[in-house]
Amino acid sequence: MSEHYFSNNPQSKTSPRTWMYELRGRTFRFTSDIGVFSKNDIDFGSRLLIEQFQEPQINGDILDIGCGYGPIGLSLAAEFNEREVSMIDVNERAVELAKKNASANNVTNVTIQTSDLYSAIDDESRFAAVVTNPPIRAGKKVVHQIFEGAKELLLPNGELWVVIQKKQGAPSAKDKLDDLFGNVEIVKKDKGYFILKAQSV
Ligand SMILES: C[S@@+](CC[C@H](N)C(=O)[O-])C[C@H]1O[C@@H](n2cnc3c(N)ncnc32)[C@H](O)[C@@H]1O
Repeated sequence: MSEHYFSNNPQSKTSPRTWMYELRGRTFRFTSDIGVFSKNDIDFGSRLLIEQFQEPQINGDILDIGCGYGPIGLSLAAEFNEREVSMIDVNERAVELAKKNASANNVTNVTIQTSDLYSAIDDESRFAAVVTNPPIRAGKKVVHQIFEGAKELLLPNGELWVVIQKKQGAPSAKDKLDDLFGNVEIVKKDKGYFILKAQSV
């Protein structure tokens, strides 16, 4: 049976690959593997989101939902090291890799957990920013649940940052965010990828 990268517990054999990559002026060492999104290199969309992200104006923590092996959450945690960064993913192998990548890069201001949507996040937790390269292959319903849950978890004036390709539904994602938040900004378009930002009021 073919396996999707969002499987909860990928049983496929392992073939880890490690590479170095510069993000926001720091060099990271990342390991990814079979059964995890982007097993050979950093995804172009994730890189664009990392490069475009601006530090929130308000105090508070950051949440990376669908963290995979960790490039978004870990690179933001390394730069904004006075904030805590929560990183969650339904894929256990991805979560284990993200933990190893945190150690390999000496990033300690992170909490990395297995989580279906936001199930591992305390009801009382609130964030200054939620960032995501959402799991398009998991379906529109899951992507919309990620947007809806983010709105509930953001502090007033907190921001949801999303990267999504035009051909994978950026215009409809933009409409959904506008409906939910009453605002949405296209921060950047590059090679068919959109960086969208919506602010909680
Ligand atoms: C497009 S990938 C991005 C991965 C990583 N952030 C990156 O930049 O390489 C989306 C991620 O969402 C995760 N995912 C899928 N369904 C999920 C769910 N229900 N709850 C949490 N994460 C989920 C997948 O396992 C995958 O790692």
